Amino acid sequence: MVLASPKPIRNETILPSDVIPIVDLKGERCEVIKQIVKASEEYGFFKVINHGISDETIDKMEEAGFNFFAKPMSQKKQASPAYGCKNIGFNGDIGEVEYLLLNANTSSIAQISKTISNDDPNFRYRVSSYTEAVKEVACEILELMAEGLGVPDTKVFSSLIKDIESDSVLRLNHYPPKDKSHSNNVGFGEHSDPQILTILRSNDVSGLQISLQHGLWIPVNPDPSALCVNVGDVLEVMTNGRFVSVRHRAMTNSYKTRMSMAYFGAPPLNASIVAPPVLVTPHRPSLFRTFTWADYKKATYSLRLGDTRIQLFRANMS
Ligand SMILES: C=C1C[C@]23C[C@@]1(O)CC[C@H]2[C@@]12CC[C@H](O)[C@@](C)(C(=O)O1)[C@H]2[C@@H]3C(=O)O
Ligand SMILES: O=C(O)CCC(=O)C(=O)O
Ligand SMILES: [Fe+2]
Repeated sequence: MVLASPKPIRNETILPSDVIPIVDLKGERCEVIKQIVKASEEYGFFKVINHGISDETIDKMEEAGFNFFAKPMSQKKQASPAYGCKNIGFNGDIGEVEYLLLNANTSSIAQISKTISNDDPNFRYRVSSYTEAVKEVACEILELMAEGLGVPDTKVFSSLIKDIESDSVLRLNHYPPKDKSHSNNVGFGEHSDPQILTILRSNDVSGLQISLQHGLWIPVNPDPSALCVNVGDVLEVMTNGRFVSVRHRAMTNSYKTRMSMAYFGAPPLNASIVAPPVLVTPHRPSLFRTFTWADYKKATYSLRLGDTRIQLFRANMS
């Protein structure tokens, strides 16, 4: 069966997907660092393979997700506001998606497990194992990034998401198929992720697209054995604009259900978001003013999904 490629909306162009960098994390270290830095500067997006998370950890998490979304609506709604259907956030954004949005710390996972799985130890264990594993990968990548940028303290980014108070979240997005006659094939509309780094894994169904320029979309080929890495807004700020946060969206597939599992590595609420001194020079003065993650989160949640909230924190903005 030949799957139709996504339909361009209005004047949009869909480009071929083979430009997306794929980094082999088991490759030669200097080469890996170079590739990660280049991809983060040019795209704010790349895929990693040989990431070290076991198939079992991924498959069990995926199964827990599919089991949850297969429940009757009345049961899923008991998990609200962690569970949502079609609404994205609180400001009127909608999409052809249902989701489960969990705080990624262990006690919150235990707490929500009581509501959504009658405290099924399997559910709790699967979510914590996956979250811990994916956090490790995020930290490894952030340390390679810092090294590649010449930052002396290579843990400057990773320590924020390792912090016990880290505000990281895990989101499962479930996109039922929508046939092409359906007027809206947008599952999750265009946006950038506000946090530091997102690690996203999906099943073998296409849908994710990234945008480098307004109206030009690059589809990301699905690869269940790879992880997609998105530079988030906070990392753009903490690299003083060297890395760019990627704008992306997810389309529904005409035939198959898609499920993505996204880990958003975030700082603690009170952490100051500021670039390390080595990235701020007379030739490259600070592009952003100093703020806390709580400030950024507040701005994020007061705005629409597609808004470029990072602009509010530019150094020359009042
Ligand atoms: C419309 C919104 C949903 C969102 C919060 C926001 O006000 C703007 C950013 C959205 C986003 C995108 C990335 C993540 O999926 C998310 C959890 C996040 O941190 O920012 C969502 C927020 C959400 O769904 O609550
Ligand atoms: O489902 C996807 O591939 C994208 C989801 C996404 O961008 C998000 O959850 O922020
Ligand atoms: Fe996203």
